[in-house]
Amino acid sequence: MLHEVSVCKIFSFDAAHQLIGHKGKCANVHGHTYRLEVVLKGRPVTEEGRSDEGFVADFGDIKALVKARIVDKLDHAFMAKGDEPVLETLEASGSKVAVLSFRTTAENLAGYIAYTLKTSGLPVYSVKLWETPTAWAEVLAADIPEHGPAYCLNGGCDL
Ligand SMILES: Nc1nc2c(c(=O)[nH]1)N=C([C@H](O)[C@H](O)COP(=O)(O)OP(=O)(O)OP(=O)(O)O)CN2
Ligand SMILES: [Zn+2]
Repeated sequence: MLHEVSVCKIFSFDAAHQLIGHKGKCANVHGHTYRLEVVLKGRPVTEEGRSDEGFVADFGDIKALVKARIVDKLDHAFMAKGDEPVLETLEASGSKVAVLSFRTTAENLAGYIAYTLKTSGLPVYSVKLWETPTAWAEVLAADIPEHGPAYCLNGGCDL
C-alpha cells in the first residue's frame, strides 16, 4: 500500500483575545470556543506486527503532541500580541496568558499552529481553525515559508 492518506484529529479549546484597532466589536476583550482540525498526510506504515501498522500516525500520538504544544498552552488563556493594555493586569493577577507576538487573528493563529506542529515533526498537511461556528481560517503546511510565518522572524511565536 504505497498511496498517501489524509488523517484528521479534531480539538477544542477556549481562549480570549482582543484585536486592538479592529473597527468593530472584536476590539473588545472577548472569547471563543475554537475548533482545531489538524490534517496529516502520508503513507501508512506497512511493516506487519507494528503497533502503528496501517497508520499514517497514531491518533493517540497526534493527540498527545497537539495537546502538549498547542492546547495546553492556549486553553483558558488570554492570547496576546503583547501590546494589549489589559495584559499587565492579567499577568499581575496570575491569570493565564499566552504572549504570541502577533495579532491573534484566526489566520495568524492557524499559521502559528501549523508551523509549530510541522517543526515538531508531524507530517502536517493543513490546519483549519474555527473561530466561531461560522468562520474559519486554513493554512496548508506547504504554503508556510521555511522559517515560519513572517511574524515568527521578529522573535514572535516563542518557538
Ligand atoms: N478575517 C478575519 N476577520 C475577523 C477575525 C479574524 O480572525 N479574521 N476575527 C474577528 C473577531 O475576533 C471575531 O471572531 C468576530 O468574528 P465574527 O465572524 O464577526 O463573529 P460573530 O459572532 O459576529 O459571528 P456570527 O456567526 O456571524 O454571528 C472579526 N473578524
Ligand atoms: Zn475574536
